[in-house]
Amino acid sequence: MKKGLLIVFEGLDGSGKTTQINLLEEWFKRNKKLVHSTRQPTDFYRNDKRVKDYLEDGIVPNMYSIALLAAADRTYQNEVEIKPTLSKGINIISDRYLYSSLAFFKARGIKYQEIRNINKDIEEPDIIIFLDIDPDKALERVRVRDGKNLRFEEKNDNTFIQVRNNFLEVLPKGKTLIVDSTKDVKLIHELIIKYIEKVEVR
Ligand SMILES: Nc1ncnc2c1ncn2[C@@H]1O[C@H](COP(=O)(O)OP(=O)(O)OP(=O)(O)O)[C@@H](O)[C@H]1O
Ligand SMILES: Cc1cn([C@H]2C[C@H](O)[C@@H](COP(=O)(O)O)O2)c(=O)[nH]c1=O
Repeated sequence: MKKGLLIVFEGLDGSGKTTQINLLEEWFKRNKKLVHSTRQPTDFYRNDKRVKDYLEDGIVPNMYSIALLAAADRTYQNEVEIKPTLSKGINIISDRYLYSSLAFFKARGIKYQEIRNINKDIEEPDIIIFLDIDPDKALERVRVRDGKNLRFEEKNDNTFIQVRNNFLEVLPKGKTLIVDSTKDVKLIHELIIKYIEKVEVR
């Protein structure tokens, strides 16, 4: 049986991933193609007190241990959800993947190769969509959406500048579509569909 495609959305907080994933999921369903949406990190990582202490308040005794938790979360999710789903011929859309870890943890002081090493057992994505946005604009959207309820790093403009630069450095050029995410929502969706259709018929 033909494996499903692993399509990964990456971008800064507020770049429009959820908006585009919802449209893409509807497109798959309208076209009678099997699709499963998921996200990283999973709730295992998000609800861990050590992770919350950092994401919410910036408290972190050892950053490498947080990177390990993110890698454990991704590796486990790969074994129980991602790999078996792809093997059944079901396409997966993932809200964030390895590249978020690479971009965020590099900005938090962990070496690129270390993050790669601890994530070595995961499935390679077929398609990566990077929703590119100026960090100031992304933060503006997050502020409008979440009000005062911001994460620690969302309060620090410099982090997002570094994270965006890291994304542009680590994303594999051959399989990444970089889209200007300040464009109209529908237009971005059309660009994504065109790209996916090109890969599918290859
Ligand atoms: N192309 C666009 N133009 C203008 N506003 C947009 C666009 N896409 C999304 N938005 C708006 O920006 C905000 C953030 O979008 P969304 O929640 O989809 O981003 P996200 O990348 O999933 O964010 P996060 O990573 O923080 O969950 C929302 O209020 C959404 O309506
Ligand atoms: C995959 C991944 C993500 N993060 C960061 C990136 C974001 O700030 C949050 C996730 O929030 P969202 O709801 O998806 O916007 O976590 C991270 O620190 N490590 C990772 O591996």
